[in-house]
Parts: sequence; C-alpha cells; structure tokens
Amino acid sequence: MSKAKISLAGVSKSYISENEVTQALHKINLDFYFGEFVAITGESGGGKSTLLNVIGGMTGYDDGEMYVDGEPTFQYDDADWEEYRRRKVGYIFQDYSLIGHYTVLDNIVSGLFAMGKSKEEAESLAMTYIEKVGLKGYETHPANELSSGQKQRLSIARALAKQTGVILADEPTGNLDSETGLSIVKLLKEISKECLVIMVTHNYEQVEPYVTRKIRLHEGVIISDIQVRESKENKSDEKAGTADTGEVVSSSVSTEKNGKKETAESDEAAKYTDTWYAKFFVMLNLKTQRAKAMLFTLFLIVVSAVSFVLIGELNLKSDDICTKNYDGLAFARQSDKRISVKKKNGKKITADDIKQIKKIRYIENVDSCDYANDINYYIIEDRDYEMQYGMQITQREIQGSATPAFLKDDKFMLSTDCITKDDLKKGELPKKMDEVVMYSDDDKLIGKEMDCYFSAYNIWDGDDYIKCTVKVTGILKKKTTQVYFTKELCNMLSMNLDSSDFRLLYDYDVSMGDYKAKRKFIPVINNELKGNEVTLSKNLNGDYPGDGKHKLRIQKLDENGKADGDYIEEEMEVLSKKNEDSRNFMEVSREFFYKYYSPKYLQASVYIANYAKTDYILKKLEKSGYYAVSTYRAGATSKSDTKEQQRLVIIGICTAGLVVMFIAGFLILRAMMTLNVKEYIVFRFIGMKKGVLRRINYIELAIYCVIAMVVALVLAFILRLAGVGFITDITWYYRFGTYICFVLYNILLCAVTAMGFNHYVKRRFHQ
Ligand SMILES: Nc1ncnc2c1ncn2[C@@H]1O[C@H](COP(=O)(O)OP(=O)(O)OP(=O)(O)O)[C@@H](O)[C@H]1O
Repeated sequence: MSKAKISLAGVSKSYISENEVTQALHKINLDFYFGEFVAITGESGGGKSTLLNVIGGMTGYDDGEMYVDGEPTFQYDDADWEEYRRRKVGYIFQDYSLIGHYTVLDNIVSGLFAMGKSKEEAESLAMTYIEKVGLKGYETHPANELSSGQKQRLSIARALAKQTGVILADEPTGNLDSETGLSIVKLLKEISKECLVIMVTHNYEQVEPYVTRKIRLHEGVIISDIQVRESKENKSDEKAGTADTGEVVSSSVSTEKNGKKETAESDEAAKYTDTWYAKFFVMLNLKTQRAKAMLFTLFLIVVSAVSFVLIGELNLKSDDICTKNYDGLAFARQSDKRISVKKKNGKKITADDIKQIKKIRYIENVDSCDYANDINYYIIEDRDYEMQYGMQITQREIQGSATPAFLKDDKFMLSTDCITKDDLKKGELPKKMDEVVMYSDDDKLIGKEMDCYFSAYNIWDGDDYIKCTVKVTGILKKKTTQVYFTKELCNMLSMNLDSSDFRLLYDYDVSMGDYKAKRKFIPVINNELKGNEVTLSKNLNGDYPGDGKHKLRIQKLDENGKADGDYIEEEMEVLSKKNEDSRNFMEVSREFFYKYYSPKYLQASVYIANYAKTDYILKKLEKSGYYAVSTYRAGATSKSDTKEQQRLVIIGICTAGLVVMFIAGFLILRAMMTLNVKEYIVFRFIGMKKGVLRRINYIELAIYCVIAMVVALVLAFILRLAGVGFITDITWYYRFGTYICFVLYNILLCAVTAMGFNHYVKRRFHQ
C-alpha cells in the first residue's frame, strides 16, 4: 500500500463551553489513501463533522498528530492552516455554502482566486468543472436561482476545480431528494477515481453501493472501519502526485512553456496581488448586490451629511463673534460683510485700486464712497408708501420728533461703483446727481421721480434727515431692495467726513440782541440755487437768522475734523426753506459747494462674500497696501453672556452628537455587515486569505464612504447655492483643516467598522 495521504494518529478534540467539556473525538487513528471513497457514519453527535473539520483544517485538534502527505501538522500556525485549506482540500457543504448572488462561474472562480490563480486560468478551469458536474449552460446563472441538486453540483465543482486531491463532503445529500442525492453520490464516486473523497453521511444505504470504505463513529471513538470494496488507490498513485502539487489535471490549461512564455507568465502572476483579488470581489459585490451597496451608501450619506453639519457648526462656533452685540456707533450699517479700507500711503482710492481690490478672492464689491454706506435711506418704492408711511412723515414734519421708523430700515446707500451696465435690465446708469437705479417689475418706473429720505445718525448730528427728489434711470436685473445712487450724491451727503485738506462746516453767528451763538450746518446742493444763495430751515428754534444777506464763516478743519481757528467769511443770501424739517442742512448752489469741496475718496467699503473670509481678506488687503478693518468687528465689541452661553451649549451638543453618531454608526454599520457574515465564512472555508477578505471590507466601505462624502458635499453646496441660511454659513466657514476633520471622521468610522467586522468574522470562523 502506498503512503497515506492523510493520517490521524491519536487525534483528540474536545469543545469547552461555559460549564461543559465535550469530548468530540477521542484518540482517533486513521489513514486515508488516494482513490478512496470513504463514508463516515454514526449517530448524531458521534463526532463525524468534527472529524471532517479536523481533516479539513477548519478545526484544530488538541492532542495527537495529523500527517498530510507524511508531514506532521503540529507546528502549523493560522497562516499554514489557511494555506492548507487553500491547497490541500476541497470542501463540500450540506448547505452548499455558495455565494448566492454570484453566478455559477464566479462561485468557482472565487475558489480558484483564493488559490491565487490568474483570471484566465481560473475561468478556464471553472468551465472545465462546470461541464464535468453537468452545469454547462448555467455559467451565468446566479447561484441562488439554481435547484438544490444544481447547487450541490456547483459546490462540488468549486471543490473539484481546486484540484487538491482531497474532497471532503459533509452530508452533501442531506438537503436533496433521494434521486438528486443519488446522482450526487455517483458524481462523487466518479471523482474518487482521481482523488480521495471523504464523506459524512446519515444515509449509508444510499452510498453503500459506491463507497470503498465505511468508518463508524460513536461518541468520538471509531467503532468500526471496514474496507467495503477495493479502492483505486494502487492504480492512481502516480496521478496523486500531480494532483498534490496543485498541477492542473485538465488539458484545457496547457503547460507548454518556453523562455518567453515564462516571463510573460511571471509578469502576469505579479499582477495578481491580494489587492487585485480584493478589488475583483469588491466590483463583483457592487455589481451583484446593488441593494446592499445602496443601503450602505444611503446610511453613510446620512452620517456624512450630519457630520458635515456638526463639524461645520463646531468650526463656526469656534469664532466667538456670534457672542457680541453690535452697537453701530462707528459704523451704522450692520453688515458683517463690509470691510473699510484706506491706502497706507494716504492717497485716494482710484478706479485702478478698485479693480485691483476686486481681484482678491471672495471680494464681491467695492464702493469708493465708504461714508455714504452708513447713510440710511428710504425711497418710495411702491404705491402703498403714502398710506404706510405718510403719517409718520407728516408727524415728523409737524412735531420735529425723532427720525421716522422707515429710515431705520436696513437700507443704506451704495454708489453705482457697485454695479455695471450689465446689471441693468433696462435703462441707463445714473449720470446726474439726483438719478438712481433700482429693481422693479414695472419697467415704466424709468423716468419716474420719487421722494427719497436720508438720515445718518453717526455722521450728521442728531436724528435729522433730509429729503431729496430722485429720478429712476434704470431697472436692475437682480431682484433687490437696494437702490444705487450716484457717487456725487453719496459724496455730497458724506462730504463733511470725506475731505481731508479742506473739510467744511458752515458756521455763522446768530444774533439775538446781545447774545451770539454759533450753529453748524451740513451743506447740500440745491440745483435751483445760484451763486451765494442758501436755504435754511425755519424750524431752528429761534436760530433762524431771517431772510436776506448774512455773513457766514467757512471753517478749515484739520485731518481730525477739528477747526484750526482759520476761517473764510462769505456773504450769503439766506432764503427760507420750504422743507422745514432738515434743520442741520444748508442748501447751497452747486457752484458754491464745489468751491470748497472736492471728493477725496480716501476710504472705500469692500463687500466680501461671507464674514468667514474676513481674516483671509484683511490679510490680503494689508499685503496689497491697504489698512483694512472689518466694520462688523469694529462695531461688535461688547460681549453678551447669554450669547456666550448659547454658543457653549451648541458646541456641547455638536461634540456629543459627533461622539454618539460615531458609536451608533459603528454599531449599525457592523450589524448591517454581519448580515453578510456567512459569505465571509464561506470565503474563509474555501481558503481565501484573511488579507484579501480584510481588503474587501476596507475597499467596499471606502467606496461607500467616498461616495457618501462626495454626495454630502455636493448637497451642501447645492443648499448653499439655494441660499439655505445655516448651511451657507457652515460651508463658508469650512477650511482645509475642517475638510480634513470631516474626511477623517468618516474614514475613521468606516475603518473602525471594517476592523470590528473583520474581528467578528475571525471570531465566528473559529467558533
Ligand atoms: N462548536 C462546538 N462547541 C461545543 N460543542 C460542540 C461544537 N461542535 C460540536 N460539538 C459537540 O461535539 C460533539 C460532536 O459533534 P459533531 O457535530 O461532530 O457530531 P456529528 O456526528 O457530526 O453530529 P450530526 O450528525 O448531528 O451532525 C457533539 O456532542 C456536539 O454537541
């Protein structure tokens, strides 16, 4: 008799559960030879499956020794057993253990890939064995669409294709009707001509006519080992050698070699790394398990989207500007997007400067009339105006009370610097001082004259306001409540601030008997006045000097707005003013106005896309030669404890949210993955390397994770484009570091889940 293929010498195996030790095998001595068809029988619990699992390298043994081709296995570690399962045995399971969503071909190819075969070789071998087990024509059928008999044939083909020389079958006919079962037994008989077949069965009568040997187990002990008929071992010894080394039996895989071919083959072999196999299975899984892929991706999209918001909110709240109150003393316009700039060399801001500044990223607009940007305006925009606000104006005119509420609307002057002709739907950009452009549905607004009210409590003294009549020359394309005024009007109204070398204030002595007082006025142009004609409000609480000629002083102011003592005296013709409410204003002729004043454009307002970019833009402006200040920061100086508390609460909620979502995400994802654990166990049984399986998990999760992150980011930017408030702010605050945190959070979640699942598979496999 030839050398035994597999030998067990005194092998024992016991299972230790909570409070029990079960001796499944007790001092088993057995030799198995090539060409044998062995039936292992015995009553339930006798140790049949344990014996098969020990022989198959799926369960370790506690005592004794198992020899494979004469070599002992006592020194085998996990990797050796893995290699053993891969190269030495083919396993047939009672429940077929197929990958249901793979095709017939892919199920066999999977087993061959586990052995490191190339794609071409694996497919060619698979086709050979598909034909051998009678499944020709079913190559592309998914395994779960096959009948029970066909499934078992496929399971046999998968084991056979590995050409290991040893086929282990655990009740392969257990789930089949007797006719189908018989055909499988016959097939195994056929197979045993070329290898050793060991089969566990409960139905010995069925296999009796075919097997060569019968081993009966009882309570882990061999109670009989009978040679039923002569095996083919002697005839087939030579063949065994070839099968052992894993050489291909089938003629379909030619072994013709020459130098050139060898190089090509070794190149080809280098391609088939663990990563290559893992990618193959990942692609196959994605193709055949779309619902699973969708489910994982959807779940991860939710996680990504929520983590994007929570990380973004944390990032946003790391800036404590949200805890400040805005006082508006320095800059009336409460806009967190405004930056006030001045040239470091003190020169005026030219059109070239504006062009240059606009080139800086995130800067949307530049208005060279900075001071006018703090002037509040109200313009009649619809026909309801008189009804809505007429009363308040009338009251103000009569009582001289505080600025009417409508002027406190969040509407501040912007000059036509901020728009171009392209922004107009119809009409022209304003040319004359009292012309404006605005948005309206009604194109007929062009040419219409409207009353416009201005007030500027931090530029002009007190709560005074002035009324002008403006004419609409163009209609804007973009729907906005903003009206754009000429630079001349903007400058005229803010001139008492924006002129460094000759700031003007009008100063005249009021004579009331012996009492002399001084009163200052802000000059505004009235086109109807000529030469030295001026109008003053009569409503001056007794300060009105009376109609007629009066001497007025024009003071020179230094850079800080202080009168240096020098003054020019002019004789003015004072006319009483019909509009009596503007007490601090003196209407002068255009000619007189420009005699003393020329616009300087020393300070400009820069409007940025979002407050989040303030630091970046301040730095850029500083580098480009400008002093720059965020008007919002300058105005928001006092801290609110309530707002600070709210900020801390949000920071706490976001942090807790991220931690909870990580743990919940891990548990849910792992639970979802365990639904597929059986497939992983099958892969391990057929000898797939742990490394390949690990990679499959990592790559699959990485793909879902990347898709989810991309979708979450795209969603966020769509919402930002749609102007969804809180998302807009969050996205603006996202910086490189924040994106890294977002990516790391999601990748870490998937990596930890994959690791957890791999660990779970390992535990399940060793159970
Ligand atoms: N994983 C395990 N943990 C604990 N005990 C086990 C385990 N597997 C098997 N056993 C025990 O070992 C003994 C042998 O079991 P085994 O499955 O090998 O018997 P069997 O002859 O194949 O039974 P059956 O015909 O019912 O499949 C039984 O008592 C069984 O309960």
